[in-house]
Amino acid sequence: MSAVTKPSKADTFRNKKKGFKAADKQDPVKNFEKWKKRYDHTKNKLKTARNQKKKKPEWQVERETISKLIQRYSEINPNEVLKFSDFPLSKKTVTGLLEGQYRTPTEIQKQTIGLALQGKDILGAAKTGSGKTLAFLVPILECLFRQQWTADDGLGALIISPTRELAYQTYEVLRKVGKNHEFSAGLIIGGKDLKHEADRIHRTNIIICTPGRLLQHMDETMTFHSLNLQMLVLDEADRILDMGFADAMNAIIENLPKTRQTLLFSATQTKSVKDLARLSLKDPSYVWVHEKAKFSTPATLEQSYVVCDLSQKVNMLFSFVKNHTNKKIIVFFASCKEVQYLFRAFCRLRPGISVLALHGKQLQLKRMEVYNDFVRKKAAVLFATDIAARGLDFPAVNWVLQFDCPEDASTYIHRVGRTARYKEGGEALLILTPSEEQGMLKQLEERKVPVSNIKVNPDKLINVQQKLEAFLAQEQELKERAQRCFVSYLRSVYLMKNKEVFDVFKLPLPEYAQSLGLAVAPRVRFIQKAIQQNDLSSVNHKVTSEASTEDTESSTEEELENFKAVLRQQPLTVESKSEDEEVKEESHAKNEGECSWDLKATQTAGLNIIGEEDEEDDLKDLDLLTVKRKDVFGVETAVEKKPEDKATVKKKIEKATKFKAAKKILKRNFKVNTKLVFTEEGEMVQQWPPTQKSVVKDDDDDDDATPGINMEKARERLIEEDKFDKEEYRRKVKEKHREKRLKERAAKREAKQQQKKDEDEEGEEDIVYLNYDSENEFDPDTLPDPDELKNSDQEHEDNNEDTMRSVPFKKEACKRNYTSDSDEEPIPQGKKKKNFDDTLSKPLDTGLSLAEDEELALHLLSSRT
Ligand SMILES: Nc1ncnc2c1ncn2[C@@H]1O[C@H](COP(=O)(O)OP(=O)(O)OP(=O)(O)O)[C@@H](O)[C@H]1O
Repeated sequence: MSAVTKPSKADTFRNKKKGFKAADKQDPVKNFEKWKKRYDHTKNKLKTARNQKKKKPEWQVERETISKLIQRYSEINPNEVLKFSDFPLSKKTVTGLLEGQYRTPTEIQKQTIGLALQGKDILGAAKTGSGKTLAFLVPILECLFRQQWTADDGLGALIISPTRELAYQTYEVLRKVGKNHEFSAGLIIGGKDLKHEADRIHRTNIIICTPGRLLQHMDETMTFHSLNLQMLVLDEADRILDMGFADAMNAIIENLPKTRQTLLFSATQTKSVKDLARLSLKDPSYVWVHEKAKFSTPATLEQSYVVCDLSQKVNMLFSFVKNHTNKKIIVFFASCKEVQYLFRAFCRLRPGISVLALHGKQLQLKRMEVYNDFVRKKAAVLFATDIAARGLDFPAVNWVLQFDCPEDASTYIHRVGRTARYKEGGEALLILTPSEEQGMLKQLEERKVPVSNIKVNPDKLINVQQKLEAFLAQEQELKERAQRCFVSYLRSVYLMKNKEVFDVFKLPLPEYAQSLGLAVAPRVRFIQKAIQQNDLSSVNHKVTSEASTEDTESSTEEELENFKAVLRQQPLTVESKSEDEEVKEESHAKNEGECSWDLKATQTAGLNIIGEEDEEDDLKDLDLLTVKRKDVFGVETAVEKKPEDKATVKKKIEKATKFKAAKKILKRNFKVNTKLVFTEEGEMVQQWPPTQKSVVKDDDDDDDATPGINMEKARERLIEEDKFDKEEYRRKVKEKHREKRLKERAAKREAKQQQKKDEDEEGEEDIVYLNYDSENEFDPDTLPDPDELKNSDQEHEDNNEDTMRSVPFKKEACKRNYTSDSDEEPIPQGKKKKNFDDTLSKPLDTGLSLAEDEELALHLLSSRT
């Protein structure tokens, strides 16, 4: 038997307590009541704290938040950042990013956002499609947020893009991620109404622009200033800083304050110290994300090249397109005129897929239409110049085909970068002519671009030459386009710097012309002249020594001298001058170079081969041509370097040739045939030899007095004739210019009207408040007073416990405030909610979660039963 011990008092108490506890646990009502008490207590405490906090003015709360964020800047460690919210970013930015489906930052974003928040100047480089846009947009939003920027502060950040399309795309991304901020943003690109922009630009906080248009505003818009500028961003910096934009950029930079933060981004970053000095960067941080990567193009991109004769390129393109009718393809060409002709030709050839064209000679509206069209389409082929090479983020492009060899490896990298973007796959094919192969492959290898060679079965190529010939025979306009395309391509090759790759003299011109459907290769003046000048420079020395002898016998030499004399009166130079800033913006000037036809030949043949604009350019060419890339063939001779020598040679040759010609005529008693025609009025007119048109008096008496030719007089007369001809010629050119201008103006007027109409329809604006609903039209007169805006925001927030929840509400409120055509007074959200509460019988608010509500309901039901 075991002895039973009596429990002590302490044990009894302990057991009782345990029993109670167990009983408590079993009694859900008591348990709940206890919990509810504790919950209410905490809730009240929080509410009081929040109310106390809310009593502070909004600016103070914001300032406190900002200072907290700034304190965290120094602790940013890019390697620890996994989500955007790991950065010390404002709630507005984080929400915008999340709403735009941007959760995790890419490598370039991780590496640069922190540095930019710390106020550093940055040179950022990363492969194409790696997310550089957000890497500068996020710091811009934060920079202005940090400084509580308002409309009155004017321009705070400036983003410069090389093309209008890229500027537009960046603007769209900014609108998406910055929609919770109150800043205004503007798209300032050419092709739109300057006045319309000028009226709004001074109230714009973030401007996204192309260099030419910005400079125009700097020059012409009185109200525009950039004194407060905090941040300057050059997107595709290497392109913006290169030759094509040099002048515009220098002028812009001169106008900007030096105490700004500068960010430069590109997939192929500039390292030129000179460029960076121009920007006065302060101890910039170099962020080269993929510097050590094996290749400089995306890993998901498959790249290949094919060697193809120039005469087979069109067939190759057609065959390729025909075989990829369910894909999205971008084809890059060297010049606008190639795009224009081949686009039309392909439309007529009907390859079984939508064909679109994008180039710098299109009107702005058309460009945007094509851009948006291609974005939307699932399968299409876009023929484009290099205006589409940089930065454009067309979704799901399967193929990039480079019909013409790119200028250099950088251009190649940007072109192929239009596919295989942000983790997607893509393919790229480069077509090289045999003369381009070696030089280009060498460059690509140096830049770590992996391309593999593929061979094409020539039997599989679809020959479209005959069809093209038939089209050209039917349609004069298309034929003219083909001719322009021919010349324009040759010019683009001719103007390329790298002669190892681009040698216009190696090209099989007749075959190339035929491949475009042209029966005869058009004469290309600049090539002829270059050849002649090359020859000239080699014989120049000889000529100088022999020209003084009057009795030069050789007739070929005579011709040569004669030509040289003529040539020196019209110095041969070539200009790749773009029509205006717009074209400069859009593409490399060399690519946009105009045709230089043998105008004399076409005019005498009575053909109007060249279109108005080209004709004008060519007329310009005839008169004064300036070199863009000087001494392309090393043909600038010593003659040009020594003006005295040149003058002496010129005189001597003129003397020699004219004297000789005159002597011959006198000796042989040579009589020139005359051609007489009759006008409708029956008047007889001598057509040949041309009669003297100038007003110089032909003093026959004197001539009679002195036997032979009075050379001095004849020379004078010729000079006067020449002047007259030039005058006449200029008049004609001017007339043509005037006609063209009138046409352009009419077209612009029409475009403006159309634009206005479109804008009215779409309610789309270039300058908008980021948090403003884009569907409502922006009326500048309804711009809110920033203070009012703040007050209303505060009011809204007072009625909202959760700041995150206040975002869509704020948007709504803004919408109401900004809508000018609304007759109703804007109703503050809080009041509206109250009324709503009063009028509706709503379920009892226990302040509990759904599960707890259910538990409570069950308990009540069970107690009732
Ligand atoms: N953090 C992110 N999360 C998801 N998608 C992203 C992110 N960042 C960028 N993207 C997407 O990646 C694509 C490429 O981005 P972006 O145009 O900024 O590239 P990029 O580096 O500027 O290219 P390029 O050198 O060609 O200009 C875009 O479609 C963009 O929406």
